[in-house]
Amino acid sequence: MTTAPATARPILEAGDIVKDYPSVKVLKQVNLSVMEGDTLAVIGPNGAGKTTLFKVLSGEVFAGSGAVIYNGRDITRMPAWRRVRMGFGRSFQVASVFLDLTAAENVLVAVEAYLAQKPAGSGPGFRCRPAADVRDLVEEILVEVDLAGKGSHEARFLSHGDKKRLELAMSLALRPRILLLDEPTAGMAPADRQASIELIAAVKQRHGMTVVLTEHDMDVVFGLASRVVVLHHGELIAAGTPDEVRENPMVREVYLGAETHYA
Ligand SMILES: Nc1ncnc2c1ncn2[C@@H]1O[C@H](COP(=O)(O)OP(=O)(O)OP(=O)(O)O)[C@@H](O)[C@H]1O
Repeated sequence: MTTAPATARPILEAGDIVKDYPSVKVLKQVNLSVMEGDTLAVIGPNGAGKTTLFKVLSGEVFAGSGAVIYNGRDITRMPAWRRVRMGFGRSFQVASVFLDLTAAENVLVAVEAYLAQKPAGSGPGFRCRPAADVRDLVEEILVEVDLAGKGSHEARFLSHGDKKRLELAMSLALRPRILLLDEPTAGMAPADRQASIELIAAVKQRHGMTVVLTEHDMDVVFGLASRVVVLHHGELIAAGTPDEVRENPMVREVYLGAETHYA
């Protein structure tokens, strides 16, 4: 687990976020601050509003009221695609990849999207590279997410875990400053989960990113997160270090279960 340095500042803030759907009040005045370099886990029972909060943060839906501030800039009404250009990466509960393309072609799409938006020689991450080198870059990214040798596999034939790795690869190709991962280990076998935790921790460390994730698996949460916030019925009921949240009586009562024990 890596913690934000003492000098860190908030990279992403949500202030008094309210989001209603016609029949349900999903988020009720949620306040959140993500420090640069942190790994923040958003946890809570099914239907607590975690995915909706993610959508508000990433710009897939807009809050009814409240503000989203990224790097000091108000992005509350900024669409998702512009947030991606500003440094947001996103993965979904169900891996979002192009099933008819190979793994390498999927990453290539993301690399080309990244290169297309950068003026020559500018921006963090990749330096401007000749087109011939793009293929090497795609391979580098596939190796980074443990998909070496699977570049020619059509995405539809990849295992669930490999599809999630591919989705992560596509996010990494966009060189995000902040990565939003919605249940990154959902549906994975235990061994795959552990590998996934290690992979996320490694890429975060290598690229110095900030990570925000939702997760039901507490081993993943406590293995990765430096900070945890707890949503319950759309309200933020606790925030702190994993240890603080683990010991919080209200959290134990309403979410983790009073009888829950952790190693
Ligand atoms: N597009 C929508 N239209 C109407 N209601 C919605 C919509 N999206 C989510 N909801 C409702 O909002 C509430 C919160 O859903 P959300 O998916 O954000 O919760 P969650 O904490 O991510 O749940 P889970 O852990 O099961 O993924 C639920 O009652 C859900 O049915």
